[in-house]
Amino acid sequence: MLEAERQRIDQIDQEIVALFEARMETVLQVAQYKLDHDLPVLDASREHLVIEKVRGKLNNPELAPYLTELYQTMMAQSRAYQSQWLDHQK
Ligand SMILES: O=C(O)C(=O)C[C@]1(C(=O)O)C=C[C@@H](O)C=C1
Repeated sequence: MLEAERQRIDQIDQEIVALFEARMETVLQVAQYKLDHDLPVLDASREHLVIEKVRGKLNNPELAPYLTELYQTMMAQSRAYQSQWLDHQK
């Protein structure tokens, strides 16, 4: 029983990692645009919109606070990755 659930979690994690990599690759394309147009990495209004959108996609509203925290963390990591990449373009 536990073994089966953990196997399922491992499969889900594999999908999450692939999607995380795809998201972070796309974020670098955003960073390139920001570099070209002299825009700051942080766009607080966009972050609020992203969180609103993903919360709206939930089937289980109990998960909303957990999803919000996950996205706040993920976008903070996205900003850190963009900033590090931008530092290397100088
Ligand atoms: O959409 C952007 O402008 C991004 O840089 C992407 C992203 C995100 O990871 O979703 C990251 C930083 C911004 O503050 C807003 C959103």
